[in-house]
Amino acid sequence: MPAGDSAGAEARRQIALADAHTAAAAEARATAARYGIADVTEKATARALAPLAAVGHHLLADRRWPGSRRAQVDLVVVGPGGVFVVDTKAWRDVSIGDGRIYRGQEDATDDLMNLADLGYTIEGALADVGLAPGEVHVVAVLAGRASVNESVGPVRVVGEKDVLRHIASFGARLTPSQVDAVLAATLTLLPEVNAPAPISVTVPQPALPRDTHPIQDALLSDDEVQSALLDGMLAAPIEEWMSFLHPAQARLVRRTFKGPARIRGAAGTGKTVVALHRAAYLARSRPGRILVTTYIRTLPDVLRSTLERMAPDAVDRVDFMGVHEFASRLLDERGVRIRLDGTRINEAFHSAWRDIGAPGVLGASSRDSHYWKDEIAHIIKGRGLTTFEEYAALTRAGRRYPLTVEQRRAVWDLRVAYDERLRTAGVLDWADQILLAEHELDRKPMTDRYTAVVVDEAQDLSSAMVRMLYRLVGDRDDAFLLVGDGQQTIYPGGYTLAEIGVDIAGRGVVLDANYRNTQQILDFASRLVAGDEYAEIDGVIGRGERPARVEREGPQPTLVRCGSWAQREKHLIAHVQTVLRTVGTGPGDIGVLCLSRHAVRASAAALRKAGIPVTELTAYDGRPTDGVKVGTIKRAKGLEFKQVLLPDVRQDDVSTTPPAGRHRARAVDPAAARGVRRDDSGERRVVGGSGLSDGRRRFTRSRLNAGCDRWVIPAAAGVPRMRMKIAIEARCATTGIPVKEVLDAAHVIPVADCGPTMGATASC
Ligand SMILES: Nc1ncnc2c1ncn2[C@@H]1O[C@H](COP(=O)(O)OP(=O)(O)OP(=O)(O)O)[C@@H](O)[C@H]1O
Repeated sequence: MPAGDSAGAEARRQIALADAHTAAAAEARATAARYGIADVTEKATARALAPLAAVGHHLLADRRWPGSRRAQVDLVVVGPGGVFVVDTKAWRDVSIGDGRIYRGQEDATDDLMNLADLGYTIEGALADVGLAPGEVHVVAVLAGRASVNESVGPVRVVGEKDVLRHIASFGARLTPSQVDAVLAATLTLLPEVNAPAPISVTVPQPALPRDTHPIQDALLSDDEVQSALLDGMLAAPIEEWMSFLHPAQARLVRRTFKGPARIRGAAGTGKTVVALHRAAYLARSRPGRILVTTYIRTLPDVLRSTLERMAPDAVDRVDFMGVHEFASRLLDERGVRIRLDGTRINEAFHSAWRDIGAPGVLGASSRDSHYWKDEIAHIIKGRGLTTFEEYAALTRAGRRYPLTVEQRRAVWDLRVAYDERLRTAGVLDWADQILLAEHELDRKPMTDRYTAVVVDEAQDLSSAMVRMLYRLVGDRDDAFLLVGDGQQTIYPGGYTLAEIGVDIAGRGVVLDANYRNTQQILDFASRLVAGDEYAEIDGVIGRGERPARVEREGPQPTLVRCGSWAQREKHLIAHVQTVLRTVGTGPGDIGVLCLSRHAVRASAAALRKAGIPVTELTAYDGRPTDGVKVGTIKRAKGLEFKQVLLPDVRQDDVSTTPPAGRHRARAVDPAAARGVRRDDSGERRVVGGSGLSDGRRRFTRSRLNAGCDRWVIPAAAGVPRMRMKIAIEARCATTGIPVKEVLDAAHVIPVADCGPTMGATASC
């Protein structure tokens, strides 16, 4: 090769090399410039958030993105407000609409969704220490911007000037020790990036050139900082369980169920807590709406108020309504007009009972008309039975009173007569309403309305109700969750899930730690339900399940015996007044829970007369109230109190040993224990009252048949047995009830046997 050729080739090679170096240098400069900008904007965000350190937050900068060797997280804030994954975006021309974010014409939503995935991963890992899923927040900060506060899916997008107020506004949701636990777990999960990040690290793109978009006046004034922190400090306090759970609960909230699922457990084991967290979790992590429903009409309002405080970001995507309200709305939407009129429904039943039921075998049985009304509502219509043959062949699990074929025939005749009378009156009853709604869903499915249905207190629902709700979502993943406790069944339906085609095999979870009660309260409450059998919705017959773990100890319940209503009222008022003098207990923290409506009226009147404000549970919607809450035990389902007074329990219900040879009546529901939650001093209180009200009941067959296995005759304390026997005989003569039936059926407990005075006050 000639020398000239060789020199020319070398020159071209050198030029090419120089070009390559120039290009590489330009690229490196551009990258460095972008990184430099990111550094500046991230530092500005960190500076904006620095004041949070004064209120117990920890700022963790430059952490490694879990599962990635190169990517890093700008900033993680861990503090009383929860965990915040903060990423700063130096983006221009940002617009947000319809849940998407744009930079100019470009849709940048996916970029934020990567961040959301990171939040989801962190949420899962921190559930292992008990952090509730809703306490991990993903925040994208727009550098140099103010007055931005929008949602893009699960990511909150705020301006640099807004981020401090946003994070501070969460207030104190975690205690200092919970913050420590979460901080330790976060430090392990997201290790520090020691070396300066390599130049090729993921950076916000495209970066704003430093000179074209200077960040000016990004920091807040002292007043603005103080006001943001103060707002946070004034944020309404929340219950501990709203943000921090037992790790098993937190994991359960996030668990994936490949079909319908069931959570069960005794009272106070946190079922409703898990159900609410689950509803919030599903609302945050899935598109569409969530339905939370239950049988008790007033409970959904209470649950909604609770979720408003617990998860204000998610509550708008959750519908709370009772099953009947759901059915009613559905029928309205479909143009199906029905008339439900409580008075006419009752009249129709009583007329049918008078003409068909009472004169026959049902009237002669030891069950009263209420039992047969329930039989029709829960067993026959509750299951949607349309022929006598179906009813004749039915297993009536949980109904306690076996029926002969003759009695079943009589029940069926009663049902037919009742339906005829309903038709004549132009009304339907509540069970018909559910059957109609179910029929509507069969005719025209509504599977896109709800992403998931969560049923609390599921044991109260009839099989038609469960079927109706199940039709809304079917077997989709995470879509149908029944939460309940067979032991608390108060509206027995006598059916199993298997029967109605809801398969929860492998997806049943049992909660067995009681968080609500002290050991002493639980022991006391267990005496009330000892020996009770109850039918589980999944077909198991249960008996007095005790939680495996009870978290707290407290004082023993005390019982006060009262010889009369007047005495009972005196104790009731004195006790409420004493409790109200306790620091931290207001009237709304006290529940006076009764077996009978009569006792509700009497207790409320007595309290009002003593100048104590009262809120009747029938009018309570879950919002804080200044009145002592008074209502039936049934109505107290799902509610909690610092102090519970039970003014009309009977002597037998609180004796240490159940009466031999008899099943204890379900006079007092385990709900009595459910209602009592810890107060600040750790004290819990249950107050019981006299059984004398029973002694004042009129001695009629309907009373006798009321399903009680005890009967207290209307005799004063200390009346000689012979006098009582004469009284019984005389009464039997006028009512036509055989004396033997009364005595043999163990319906009579002479007052004298119960001691000269009866009744109780207990404080736990
Ligand atoms: N992880 C927890 N930490 C602290 N307290 C808790 C926790 N979980 C539940 N609790 C407390 O226990 C109470 C009872 O919880 P919850 O109402 O969910 O129980 P439940 O099983 O639904 O009871 P019930 O069957 O009576 O309705 C809660 O109100 C709360 O005070």
